[in-house]
Amino acid sequence: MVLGAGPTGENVADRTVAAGLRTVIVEAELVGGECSYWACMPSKALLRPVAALADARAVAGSREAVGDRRLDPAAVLARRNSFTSDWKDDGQVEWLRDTGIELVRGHGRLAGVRTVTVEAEDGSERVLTARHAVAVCTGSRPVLPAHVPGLAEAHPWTNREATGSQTVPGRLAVVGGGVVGVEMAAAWRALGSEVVLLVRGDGLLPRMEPFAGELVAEGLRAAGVDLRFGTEVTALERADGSGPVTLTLAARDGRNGDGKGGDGQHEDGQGGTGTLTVDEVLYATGRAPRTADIGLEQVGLKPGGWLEVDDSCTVLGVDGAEGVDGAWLYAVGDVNRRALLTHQGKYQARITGAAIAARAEGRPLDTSRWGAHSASADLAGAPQVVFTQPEVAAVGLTRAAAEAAGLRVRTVDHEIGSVAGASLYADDYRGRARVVFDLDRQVIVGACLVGPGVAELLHSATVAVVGEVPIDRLWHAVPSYPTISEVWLRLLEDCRG
Ligand SMILES: Cc1cc2nc3c(=O)[nH]c(=O)nc-3n(C[C@H](O)[C@H](O)[C@H](O)COP(=O)(O)OP(=O)(O)OC[C@H]3O[C@@H](n4cnc5c(N)ncnc54)[C@H](O)[C@@H]3O)c2cc1C
Ligand SMILES: NC(=O)c1ccc[n+]([C@@H]2O[C@H](COP(=O)([O-])OP(=O)(O)OC[C@H]3O[C@@H](n4cnc5c(N)ncnc54)[C@H](O)[C@@H]3O)[C@@H](O)[C@H]2O)c1
Repeated sequence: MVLGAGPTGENVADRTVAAGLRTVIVEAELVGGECSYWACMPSKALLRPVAALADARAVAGSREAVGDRRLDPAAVLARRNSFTSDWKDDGQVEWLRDTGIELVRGHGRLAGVRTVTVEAEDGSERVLTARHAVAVCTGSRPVLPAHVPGLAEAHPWTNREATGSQTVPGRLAVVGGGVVGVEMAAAWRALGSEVVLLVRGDGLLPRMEPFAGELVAEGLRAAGVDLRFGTEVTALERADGSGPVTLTLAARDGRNGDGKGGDGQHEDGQGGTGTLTVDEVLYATGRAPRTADIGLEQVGLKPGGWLEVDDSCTVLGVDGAEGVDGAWLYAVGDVNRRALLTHQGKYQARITGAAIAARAEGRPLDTSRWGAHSASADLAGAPQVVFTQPEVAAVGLTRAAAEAAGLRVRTVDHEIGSVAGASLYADDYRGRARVVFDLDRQVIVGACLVGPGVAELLHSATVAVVGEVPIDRLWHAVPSYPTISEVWLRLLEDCRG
């Protein structure tokens, strides 16, 4: 039985059905989850036209053809709507049916060992008992900071409004410099909003190599985003609940914002202090697990927290799951916090599906590193693309993470613009690549590429990291001429040193 029909839950169900197990999936909202309707798909549908226009502007010839034209917001929003099927899940329900997965609509809660109660919208209840396993795939929800006066009354945007709005706000403040913050600042700026990005720290994308955040900040500023570091929102006021909202800003830790005055168009204060009046404010300040109301207390776990799992996504510390044979509860995808990414959730789903099938057949699990029942790549080689201009594509460890893990590493950096493929891709191509090289094992443990068009290069880096391909063998993996991938040659030359 699967609780939650996001991308992760769908894939667990797909795998267990493929293994011949009867599978029921319980969904409280839309089949397809956050990813299909309020996250990956609509956000990338908003961002793809931004990239297409930037690419056209990047080379002489098409640059003149495009001139200073802007995106057509109505056309972009209509295309986005089509990617969400206008927030209807008929297509995905049909896929469930064709795949042989039973759908039960309603809010599911654990009620004991292998048992789930489903409360339908009309209040009626149904009790389902699984023969083998229950997989919790309930995902995550946005987190808003506590104790900020006026925040709730200001009706801030979360990822749902930021990816689903049918209108373009004239002025938008974005709070948070993580992935959602930078992507949505880029999208709405390109659609015509005046955007102020308010970041309490010193840089963007703090979990990535520092140059990634620096180049994305440069790109956002070039696009006209007003970027303010060291800035906190201490209060909000939206007088009539729907008009403009005024934010009170303060410099964090005594800093004076980013030391830069605003453009004066909608700023009433200086740098990162004073007040700011906008039409909408998006909070992109992280995620929390959806576990507050799923009956965790019925199986000896604490409600509201991230679910702690082993590498096969089996939940630890569950009542009635003692010993290898007793394992029955799994937590897969965002809810286990291993890697809050759709592709990693789907990967965990494939691993978990195989583990459920093996246990159902009485076969032992292979939980060794890179074994069939170990989601090893979550920790060693999870790739991620940030779809800004420039794009960021990263996999594995940053230098800081590798050093913190005690590895003896050398980092090798290269300006991507110096390879022929990059100069053909864009005039004055600007971008940087880094690999983190493990000196003891002679393998690459991390890579970060920043620049136009690097997203599609990422899988080569993922294969190198996950495959733990020795550097002397990678030397024989020849990138085509003239592609941006030739940056690999420069990086490998330096690693081999
Ligand atoms: C704006 C934004 C953009 C993103 N872009 C990307 C991207 O480009 N690439 C990427 O890899 N990741 C991206 N992510 C992350 C990605 O959306 C998540 O990692 C992914 O959705 C996790 O999938 P999931 O199945 O674990 O959870 P979810 O997609 O959250 O699905 C969980 C499902 O469980 C259901 N549910 C919850 N509780 C219950 C219950 N008690 N009973 C029944 N059903 C329940 C929910 O209704 C939901 O349908 C983005 C996230 C955001 C916010
Ligand atoms: N393209 C992609 O792969 C993609 C796109 C969007 C989201 N995602 C995933 O979704 C997850 C959520 O993204 P996110 O950007 O919401 O979270 P995040 O954790 O990546 O970033 C949140 C940021 O908000 C800041 N913050 C937290 N509290 C704050 C406060 N009170 N005031 C100001 N700033 C505050 C944090 O310091 C952090 O930098 C991420 O883990 C990401 O992997 C992926």
